Amino acid sequence: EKQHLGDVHLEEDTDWPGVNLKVGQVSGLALDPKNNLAIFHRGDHVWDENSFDRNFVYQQRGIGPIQESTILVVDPSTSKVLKSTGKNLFFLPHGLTIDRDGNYWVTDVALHQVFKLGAGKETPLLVLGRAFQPGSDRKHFCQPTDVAVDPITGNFFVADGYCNSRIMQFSPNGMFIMQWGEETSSNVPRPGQFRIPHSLTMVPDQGQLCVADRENGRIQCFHAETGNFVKQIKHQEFGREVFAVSYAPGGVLYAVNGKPYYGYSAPVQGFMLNFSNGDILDTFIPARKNFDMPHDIAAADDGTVYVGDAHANAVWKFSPSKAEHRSV
Ligand SMILES: O=C(N[C@@H](O)C(=O)O)c1ccccc1
Repeated sequence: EKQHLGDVHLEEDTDWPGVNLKVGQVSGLALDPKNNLAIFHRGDHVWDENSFDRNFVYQQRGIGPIQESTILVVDPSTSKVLKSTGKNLFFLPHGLTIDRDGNYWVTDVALHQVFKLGAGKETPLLVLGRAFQPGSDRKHFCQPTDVAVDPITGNFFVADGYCNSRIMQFSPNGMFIMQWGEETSSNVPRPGQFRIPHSLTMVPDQGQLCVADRENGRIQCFHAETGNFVKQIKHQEFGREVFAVSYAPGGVLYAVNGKPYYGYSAPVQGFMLNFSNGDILDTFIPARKNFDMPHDIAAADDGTVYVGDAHANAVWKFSPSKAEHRSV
């Protein structure tokens, strides 16, 4: 019978060699239209406490862009590298999104810029923001974290960012349309307030855009076209931080949280959530290695889920398995 949502359990696919791929800090994952896995990583660059000054200006400009390929496209079954691009373009990769036409949308927190890269084209189709110049007007971002593309309108959304607290909407050719969001003003965050909007996912069948509101440890969902708040999903099990969200057709919203902070007990793990009522359907952790800073999550239509880690420098593949029924 059709597996209704409650039956599914995710387990690491321990046959997948991708967990041993030689990558730097993994910041972004996305699935392309052929269901290949794209990995956005930082090569030999790292984001640590010396990377930025107190005005969010990147301090390592002198070392130049990452010279190795920062975007790897790998086979979903064998993890064989099918394509590698993104050399000499980026300083601190962050978000990666692939739209239904196969264009890559990436953010770089050192450049404070958003790029649209055409499949197979080296020069970007779109560049938004001013290189190395943080800001909060319509032409600047401050450490932008992610992009989501509305498959129906072609409009795209930018989560801006570590040092801003807004979601910006642009037309398909990059014209600013509108923005919403404000910084969290108290320890009781209100709807539409953010403390690092860190990851975006479209929920196209509902016309919604969901945001990993990282330091508020919650997921907020909005009507994509209006920016109106629809709902939030928050659980004790999230602990203090939610790093990333990913929605795949079928009603399941996937998420990863952060490592427990002092005083918090919730372990670092992946979550399968029932999108419509917010319930936790399942949690999952790797069988090989451990989550350290799971930074992005990408869900495929067939229920396969990938998690990339910016401190373990690893990518795991998780596959649905029928939860064995207790014999009664
Ligand atoms: O959160 C941080 N980084 C991650 O999000 C990331 O690496 O994208 C960070 C925070 C403080 C200092 C240095 C790094």
